[in-house]
Amino acid sequence: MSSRTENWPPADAEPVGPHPDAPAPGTELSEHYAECFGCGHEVELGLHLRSAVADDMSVVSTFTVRKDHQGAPGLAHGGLLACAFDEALGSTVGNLLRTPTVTARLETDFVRPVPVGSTLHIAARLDGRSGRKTYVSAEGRLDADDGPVALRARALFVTVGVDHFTTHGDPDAIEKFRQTAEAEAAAAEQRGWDVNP
Ligand SMILES: CCCCCCCCCCCCCC(=O)SCCNC(=O)CCNC(=O)[C@H](O)C(C)(C)COP(=O)(O)OP(=O)(O)OC[C@H]1O[C@@H](n2cnc3c(N)ncnc32)[C@H](O)[C@@H]1OP(=O)(O)O
Repeated sequence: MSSRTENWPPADAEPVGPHPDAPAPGTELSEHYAECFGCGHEVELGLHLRSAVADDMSVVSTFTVRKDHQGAPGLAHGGLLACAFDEALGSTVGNLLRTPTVTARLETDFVRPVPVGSTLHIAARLDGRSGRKTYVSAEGRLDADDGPVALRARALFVTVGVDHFTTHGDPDAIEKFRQTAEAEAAAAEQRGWDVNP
């Protein structure tokens, strides 16, 4: 995975499709945690990514670059753009496979600058799976689903147990997460699908 010319996904990966209970095409995905820097509405300076499942079962996320996200004057910070892709890719794996996973490796190609005020349209898709390892990739386009490509990313997510979060995370934050997830699951049941893995 050290070079873009390498085979992707790796030879041992098998094709993977969405879980039978994955949200249907057209579904707008909820934030997975209110305090998440990538998607949480309580994080004022966060990215506030919004995601939806597309007809081809890719997940399309949008993120508008604000002044708080600058690196060079007037341009988005590269690390922050990588963060947006981490969120978009993680949301794709979690929602489509309905399993708790964490990023093990994230590779990002910066193709063109992303100005403040522009909206990135990130389309992510599952590429393959091998045991606990899921391979996923995404393309980010400027200001439209068919706009010029600004970034590409590929990532490996590893499925973990809930103990990953209870062992390493903050118990109070996990409890808040659990309550949010329960409320969302109840709401989702009424809508006919679920959100958090
Ligand atoms: C309460 C529930 C909450 C749910 C919340 C959902 C939120 C969603 C949030 C979305 C927000 C965005 C998401 C975020 O921001 S997630 C936050 C950022 N990520 C992390 O903090 C993860 C930190 N890393 C770890 O915890 C461990 O290293 C993990 C769990 C990843 C693996 O440690 P573990 O001991 O478990 O397993 P293993 O070491 O046997 O590895 C397993 C396999 O993987 C292969 N491998 C591993 N690393 C790499 C690598 N770098 N390149 C290539 N391969 C790698 C490895 O060779 C092996 O392969 P194989 O030998 O089997 O073939």
